[in-house]
Amino acid sequence: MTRSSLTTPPPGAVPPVTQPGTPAPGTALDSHYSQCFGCGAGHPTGLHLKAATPDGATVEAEFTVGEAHQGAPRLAHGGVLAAAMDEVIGMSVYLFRKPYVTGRLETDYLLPVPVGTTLHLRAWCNGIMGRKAYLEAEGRIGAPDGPVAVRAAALFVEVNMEHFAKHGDVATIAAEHHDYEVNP
Ligand SMILES: CCCCCCCC/C=C\CCCCCCCC(=O)SCCNC(=O)CCNC(=O)[C@H](O)C(C)(C)COP(=O)(O)OP(=O)(O)OC[C@H]1O[C@@H](n2cnc3c(N)ncnc32)[C@H](O)[C@@H]1OP(=O)(O)O
Repeated sequence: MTRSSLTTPPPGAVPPVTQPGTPAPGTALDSHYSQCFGCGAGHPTGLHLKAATPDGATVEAEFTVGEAHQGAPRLAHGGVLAAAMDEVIGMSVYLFRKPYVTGRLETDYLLPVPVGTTLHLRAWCNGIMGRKAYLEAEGRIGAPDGPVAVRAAALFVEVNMEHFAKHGDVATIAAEHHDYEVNP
């Protein structure tokens, strides 16, 4: 992965700490919001990522490129692939049971991805420094050990729930999210 210093853990970064409530190894991960473009079952043209954590620390997910995801004819749009990486990385950092948002996302595109391809995604954390989490992901064509089509590195920043309440729709968060206290 070609990545900048901004997404590379600095000296002193520490491994993530497993929190109470972290899903057990082998657990399928629910969508965090039904209308999420990445994982929401209710989104008409979204990515509909299906995800699980094999070990409580990383996330594996599948995304099948559909008609709605094209850039060039019959090929996935690069921005859509970046969204898939953002989503699987977001799911992986949420394993630590704190709210984070994407601060920076870097993407390498190694192979074209035709419509109908199932991308096997994997995301993991390389280190935490204060509010900053340094994460990485890859997308492989056709199988978990298939050729790598996309790689990503990201900096996610820890926020508090006021971030979502102030800038988003707090009623919907409260209705769909029972594992966070919206107004602590
Ligand atoms: C719905 C409710 C859910 C609740 C629970 C969550 C469940 C989730 C479950 C499953 C998730 C599934 C996946 C979700 C989808 C994927 C995630 C997304 O797409 S998120 C949307 C896109 N991202 C944004 O909209 C952020 C917009 N930006 C901001 O809000 C701010 O800029 C923010 C929070 C990132 C930082 O602002 P500041 O004021 O809080 O903090 P400052 O001081 O600016 O930054 C803190 C540190 O981070 C560095 N930093 C910030 N942005 C950086 C950047 N772009 N590049 C490099 N460093 C950056 C700064 O230099 C600073 O570092 P120094 O402490 O000084 O060392």
